[in-house]
Amino acid sequence: MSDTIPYLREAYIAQLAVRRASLLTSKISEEHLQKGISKEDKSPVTIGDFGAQAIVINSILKNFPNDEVVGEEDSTLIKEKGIKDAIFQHIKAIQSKDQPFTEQLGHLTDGDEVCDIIDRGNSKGGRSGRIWALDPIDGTKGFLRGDQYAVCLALIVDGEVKVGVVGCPNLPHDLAKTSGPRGGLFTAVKGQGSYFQDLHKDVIYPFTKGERLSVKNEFDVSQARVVEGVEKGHSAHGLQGLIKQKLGIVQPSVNLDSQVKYCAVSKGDAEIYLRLPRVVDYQEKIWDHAAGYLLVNESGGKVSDMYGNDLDFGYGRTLNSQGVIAATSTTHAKIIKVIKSIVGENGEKLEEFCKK
Ligand SMILES: Nc1ncnc2c1ncn2[C@@H]1O[C@H](COP(=O)(O)OS(=O)(=O)O)[C@@H](OP(=O)(O)O)[C@H]1O
Ligand SMILES: [Mg+2]
Ligand SMILES: [Mg+2]
Ligand SMILES: [Mg+2]
Repeated sequence: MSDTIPYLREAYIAQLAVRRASLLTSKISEEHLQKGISKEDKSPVTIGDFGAQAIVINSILKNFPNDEVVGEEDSTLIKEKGIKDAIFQHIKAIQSKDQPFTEQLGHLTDGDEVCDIIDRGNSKGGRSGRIWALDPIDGTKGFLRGDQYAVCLALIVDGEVKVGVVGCPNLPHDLAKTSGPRGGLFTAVKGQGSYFQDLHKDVIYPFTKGERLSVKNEFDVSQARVVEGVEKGHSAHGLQGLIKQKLGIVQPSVNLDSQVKYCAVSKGDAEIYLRLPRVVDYQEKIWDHAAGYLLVNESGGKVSDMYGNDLDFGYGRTLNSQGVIAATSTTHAKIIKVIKSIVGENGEKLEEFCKK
């Protein structure tokens, strides 16, 4: 019966790879080794981001050698800073800890191989073929603070997201109980639903035996729980505040880094995720959204740009749209209506509001 589930093998390998990469990032975090290096665009990257990208791409290409990968990182800074061997030592430690999966995921043997495999994430993306989108650490700023971050992987086939897997090492199982167990592995396959399992337990096969997720549609928009980002530079908190006010939302938002915001909506811990652009011409990266987009859609929610249009994952390494709204299907249309009432039907007044 499980043989009839589409993309079953892809989902399983993606889960194992994300879990292995999460082991690496957790260990780096537990040992307080996460130091940021500044990229050309001034955003941070760490040995955790590089190590996780190497592990995931190596696992994917061992199993699906003809596929392409759009990965966030490349090896330029590793070579400049002379840190390839340090990264390899971290990977080696995780490979021996995760030894039972070596046959399925393969292993890396030295620092040069680490650099080469990281650079296989250089696909331009696009509308045809099988392309994986990988964010080895989404929410690097959260990772550096010891807060939320996620390892995010999606398979896009002919421009459509088919598989999404998100590993969230620090996410409480219940967002309302921060002292409870932490660590989630979220999996969605197009047409098959989305599922949760404990990141610290063995990967469940097939993924459909995990806990099935669904959004909570019974909440009235004024009672909705909203998640927003943490960094003031990544989304327009002032404009988001105005939208919440117009929707009559009274509860304060929960601020979370990374795609754990999508995870929270997909499992019914929140009803709305607002991400309005802070810079009017910012192009969102596909690896920041592909997996989370499928999770929320497969949980019965809706994800769109700020004007209600579907997101286009076949455009290239970026989306070609502005903002992202993820919400339960009952609240989504109301949010879009309010956004248009503020910034204009086609965003005529957006520039004025996104700076607020
Ligand atoms: N100006 C601007 N606008 C929108 N998004 C941006 C911007 N600059 C960076 N980024 C991307 O934001 C990614 C992190 O998103 P978060 O949801 O974690 O942001 S937040 O800190 O929670 O607000 C972050 O992903 P990571 O680099 O993987 O952490 C970036 O790709
Ligand atoms: Mg980054
Ligand atoms: Mg990211
Ligand atoms: Mg990242």
